[in-house]
Amino acid sequence: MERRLEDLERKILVESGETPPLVFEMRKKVESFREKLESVEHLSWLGLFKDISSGTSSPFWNKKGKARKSLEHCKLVQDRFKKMSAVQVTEDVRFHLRKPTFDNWQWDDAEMLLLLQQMYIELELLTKFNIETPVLQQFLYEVYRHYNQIPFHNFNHAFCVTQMMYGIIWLCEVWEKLSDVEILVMLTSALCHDLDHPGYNNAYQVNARTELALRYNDISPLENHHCAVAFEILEKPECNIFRNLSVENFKKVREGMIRCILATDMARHNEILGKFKALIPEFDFSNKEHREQLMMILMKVSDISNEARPMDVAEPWLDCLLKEFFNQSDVEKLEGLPVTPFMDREKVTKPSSQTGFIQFVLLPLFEAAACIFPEMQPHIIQPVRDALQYYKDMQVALEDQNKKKDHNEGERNGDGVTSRSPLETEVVVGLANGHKSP
Ligand SMILES: Nc1nc2c(ncn2[C@@H]2O[C@@H]3COP(=O)(O)O[C@H]3[C@H]2O)c(=O)[nH]1
Ligand SMILES: [Zn+2]
Repeated sequence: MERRLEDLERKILVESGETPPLVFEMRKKVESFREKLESVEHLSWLGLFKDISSGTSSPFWNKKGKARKSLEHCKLVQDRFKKMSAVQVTEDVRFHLRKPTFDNWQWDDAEMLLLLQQMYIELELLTKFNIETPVLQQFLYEVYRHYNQIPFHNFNHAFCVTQMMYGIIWLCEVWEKLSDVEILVMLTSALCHDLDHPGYNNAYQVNARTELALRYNDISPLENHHCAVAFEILEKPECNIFRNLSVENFKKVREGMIRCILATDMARHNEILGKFKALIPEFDFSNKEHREQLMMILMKVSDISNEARPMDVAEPWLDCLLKEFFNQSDVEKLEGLPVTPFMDREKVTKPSSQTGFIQFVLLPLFEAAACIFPEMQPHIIQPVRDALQYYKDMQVALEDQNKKKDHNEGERNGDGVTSRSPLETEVVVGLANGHKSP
């Protein structure tokens, strides 16, 4: 419509030498119609927003722009981080930072950057690898800038994964078993492992045939992208925390980070866990391949460790995850793509999402890791078992509630035929806010 109007305008201009007022009026109307369309993008089941989005047809790039942080916001965070960075982190904070119970929700972005800096300092990575403080700060800031504003896979998640890795390193005194380079690899991989995540998972990338899926031939497109972005950041000398490493160490770090970040693709979960479990009976810390498998397992543990945290820290994370999941399944429905079942808001509740995940994914993985590091049992595995019980209780309460609702409605209808409301989540949320088993 806009293009036709432009053609018409040009024609009139050529013929009469000036644009008549009628054309201006029509242009205004088109503008206002376009604004209306853009404000109802979520109604794209009408087939509207595909028409108005210009440029590439890839949904990945179309949506990606919207999740980016503004430069203004980033600069503010950077300024605050710079101002704070001279400040000594207190002994009390340093103590808590080493624990898996650490509460990320108490800290803002600039403070988290400072805490990340503290982790590198306390593991003595600055001295061991000759990392200059301004370079570390610029690297951390660039990492921050390259996480998007999305509900779950954001900078806060990267912070938590890094902090859990840091917590495990302290809890299990990992430096006794793994080398300094390996510790540098694990901490930095944790920090970079979801860089520039668009908020839509690999299944979506492949089904929607996004730029990423095309670029990486459907093979772990997201994880390949996260890793590539990490090394793009490291290409800039002012951000390159590895710039003083020997060629040999840099090669080790790069290989290690690629291995660790690619291991976070859950499509490879059974493959990676299976290989690791086979090694457990004869696990040997002096064997390089064994250590590599262990590093991949620790990355995976850290990545999906929210339920190992205290309930009031863990539960808001589940809300964030479901928000991102539901957004993806909504978009899949709008775009006519296969809907990922565990992301469907019509089918998933908080307990249904967690009970299976904890029993079949988290506990087997965590218990395998604890065969090598038994210190994990009380501090990381027990909280996950408690969380499982909590969500099982929630499930029972939900079912009771539904039975009562069915019964009441049956009585009201007098025919026993009931219609079930999908708003189970309300009960779940009510229960969850109490943070107690019913
Ligand atoms: N149901 C559930 N899934 C999780 C939880 N934590 C992580 N995941 C999933 O595990 C995946 C790990 O890789 P991704 O970051 O791609 O996406 C993550 C989620 O799909 C959780 O607490 N509950
Ligand atoms: Zn992650």
